[in-house]
Amino acid sequence: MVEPTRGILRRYLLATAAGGLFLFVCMATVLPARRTNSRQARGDKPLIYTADDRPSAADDQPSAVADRPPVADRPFVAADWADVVADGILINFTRARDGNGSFPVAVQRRNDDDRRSSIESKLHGDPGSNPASEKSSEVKRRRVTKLRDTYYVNEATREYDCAADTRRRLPDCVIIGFRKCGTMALLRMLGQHPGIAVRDWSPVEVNFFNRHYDRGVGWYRESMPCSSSDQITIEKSPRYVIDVATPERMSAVNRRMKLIVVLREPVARTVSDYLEHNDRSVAFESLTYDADVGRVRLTAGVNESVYHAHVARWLRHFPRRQFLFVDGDALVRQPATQLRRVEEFLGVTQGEAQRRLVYNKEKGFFCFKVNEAVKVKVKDGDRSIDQECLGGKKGRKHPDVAPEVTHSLRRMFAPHNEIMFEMIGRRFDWNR
Ligand SMILES: Nc1ncnc2c1ncn2[C@@H]1O[C@H](COP(=O)(O)OS(=O)(=O)O)[C@@H](OP(=O)(O)O)[C@H]1O
Repeated sequence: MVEPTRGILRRYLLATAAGGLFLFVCMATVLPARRTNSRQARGDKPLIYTADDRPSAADDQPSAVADRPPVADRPFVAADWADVVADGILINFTRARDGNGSFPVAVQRRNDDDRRSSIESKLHGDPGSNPASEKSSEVKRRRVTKLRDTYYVNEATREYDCAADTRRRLPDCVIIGFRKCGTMALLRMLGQHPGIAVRDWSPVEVNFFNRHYDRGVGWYRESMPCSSSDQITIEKSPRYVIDVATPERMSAVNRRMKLIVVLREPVARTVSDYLEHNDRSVAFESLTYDADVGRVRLTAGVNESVYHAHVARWLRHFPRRQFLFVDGDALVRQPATQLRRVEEFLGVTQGEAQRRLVYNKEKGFFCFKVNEAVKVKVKDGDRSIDQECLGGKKGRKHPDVAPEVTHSLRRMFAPHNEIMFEMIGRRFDWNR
């Protein structure tokens, strides 16, 4: 009884070991081949580099245009959304981007109530609402999904070749901060200048040095817009200014980088930050002010508005002449004056960035004239839209803040502002 059982067991073990070995050999040969083939089939490098999959020096070079399908064979990627106010109605229109730039492709009415369903339909796909076919809606769905995921960025850019004589280059200038001070408005305005290529499609902020540094400089370059050799490339990631590791990293990539810092009256920045980053279940006053002891609470939002503390770190890595400090409050009222200063700093022709600016009474801010007016349906028929404003999160109405809290915050910021003015050799009108 024992001998036959042993024999069966031995044969069973031998068969299992042989099967395992066979499977191992198959996996070891077939899987890598499949991975290589799928990449080769796409004719492309990986879309997103992980830490183990960094581009080699050769990969870091601009990609060859010849082995990619022509632009016309590839789908549009909805690259941005913008809001326009017309007859008091917020209208949302989508822009597409191709190798030659971006242009409006679809228009829809939108208000805050149907925003959620609009986003949902983009996420889950709703070909019926988009005349530009299922293919386009699939692309849009993918892109919107990526918006929810911080590992987004480059699918949109990598699907397009740069036009002839242009390629993606590392930025010459970065708008490093501060959040809620007008960084988006400035980027969009500079994008109107023919001598400047801006990274302005959603999600606008690349956050390379603070969040995606391990993806390598090749990835960063691929995140940039196509530019010609006589254009300056600019990106804006306003979290950079408060990130401790970024100045040294950026200086290692380009120690001649020009740095733009937009500043705004610090209490207004703190309120704007509160509107953006809080669910408002706690009032601004309780969050920032301890009424029992009569003291300002040093929340993250308050600390971010103590500008000099952050700028000082940068001055250890870059010379003062490489910085330009832009008055964000003046950018709202008289953008042309601020834009001329920026153009001079960048060494591009002056007066171009303001060309399409037009004041929009309904929005209460400057907006951009579009090349071709877009027809949209509103309550009383068709309406032609010829302006593009920044989205609804830019230029929000601020709540009335209790005067004693505003006063305490101003008093707390005042000496810090003085340090800042001395540091940058320029004063701002913040003591109104
Ligand atoms: N033309 C124009 N249109 C709309 N908004 C404008 C414009 N120019 C400057 N601003 C001001 O920009 C503020 C938002 O700043 P940011 O773009 O830096 O915000 S963010 O950090 O990128 O979220 C935003 O702040 P809030 O007013 O608090 O919403 C605006 O005051």
